[in-house]
Amino acid sequence: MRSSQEEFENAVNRVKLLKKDPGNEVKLKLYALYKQATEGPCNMPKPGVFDFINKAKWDAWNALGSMPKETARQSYVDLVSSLSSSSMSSSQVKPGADRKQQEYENLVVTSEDGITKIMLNRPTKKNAINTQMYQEIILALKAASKDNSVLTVLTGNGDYYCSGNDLTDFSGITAGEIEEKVKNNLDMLRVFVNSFIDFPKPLIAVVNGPAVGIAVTILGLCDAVYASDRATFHTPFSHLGLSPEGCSSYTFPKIMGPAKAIEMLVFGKKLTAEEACARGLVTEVFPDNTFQKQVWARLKAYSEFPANSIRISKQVIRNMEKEKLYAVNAEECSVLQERLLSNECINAAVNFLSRKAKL
Ligand SMILES: CCCCCC/C=C/C(=O)SCCNC(=O)CCNC(=O)[C@H](O)C(C)(C)COP(=O)(O)OP(=O)(O)OC[C@H]1O[C@@H](n2cnc3c(N)ncnc32)[C@H](O)[C@@H]1OP(=O)(O)O
Repeated sequence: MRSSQEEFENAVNRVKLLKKDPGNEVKLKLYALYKQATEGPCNMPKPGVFDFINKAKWDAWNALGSMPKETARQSYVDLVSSLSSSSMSSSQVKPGADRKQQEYENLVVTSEDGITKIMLNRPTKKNAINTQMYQEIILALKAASKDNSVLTVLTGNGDYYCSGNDLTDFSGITAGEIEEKVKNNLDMLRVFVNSFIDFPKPLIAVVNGPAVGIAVTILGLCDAVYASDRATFHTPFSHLGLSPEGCSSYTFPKIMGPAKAIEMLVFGKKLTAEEACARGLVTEVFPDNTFQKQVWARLKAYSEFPANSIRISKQVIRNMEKEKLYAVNAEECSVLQERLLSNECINAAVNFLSRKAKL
């Protein structure tokens, strides 16, 4: 639920009444969310390296990128609620450690049995990812990286896993606003993808139905991908005048070889779950009628493995590639920024909006 201005102001007042010092990390988070909620994205000059306190504040605020004010307000209210209701005296907030569910507008996030589940929750829009959902996934991954779960799962609510980027995101804005909106969105996309690159624990995609666009490319950064046999994998970037993102220009050729990667990323070949599994993008395929039961039994068993060993092993396998992946992500976002402003892309979006073209 969206928080009202009144709830936000109440939360600001409640912070002053906290009995225990929440610690510097939380105070920085509160500061950043407050600034984002009241002033929007950070556009202050960066303080000098020796101005430690102001630099830490600036870093925290700047890390929120283009998060909308509304999302920042909601996150601030949630954070203050967790602090007020918590009996923790530690200086660390442990999201998910002391409660089962966190409120988001477009996600349902639950923690149970050592597993944090992040479920995309816009089933009537086939779980298309709008700006707010991107921001919420960034926040949910951040929280999951710090909670006491062993595994984190990404899945979708309803018949789709996810229909990719919300193609209506640019509707209703004027020609004069488009360049700035595209730039802000691409800054956000870079942070979004980096939060997958940086995720410290095993991240499992439970692909319950068709996946499109960025929902497919990001699978290359997940540690296991379990798919229903009803799932399909489609990256129609060329149909949309776009180019690959989610580090897929690097991960897909590595996973399946350049020719098969180009078939998907350039020529938009849609794969069945079995085909995606044969190419190494999917770990295992399950019959749809037993999918949830089988996958969750498997995950429950994995979540009982020693947590530190699992986390460290994932990091040993993944960390070697991090610098490369940051660079790939930055380059893909820069190319995509141009593509999004191209006539090819604008025409494709207009076609979608007028429902002339169904893929
Ligand atoms: C942040 C920076 C930008 C990054 C850009 C990089 C791009 C990454 C990508 O992800 S590209 C891929 C984008 N996605 C698509 O092209 C899919 C578009 N959708 C479809 O083709 C179809 O909707 C479908 C095949 C997914 C499902 O078809 P169908 O079963 O016939 O259902 P509907 O079309 O009636 O859909 C139901 C409902 O959902 C809305 N919807 C579906 N997908 C999207 C979407 N991607 N964006 C916005 N809305 C979507 C659809 O409009 C319907 O809404 P309505 O009931 O009409 O209100």
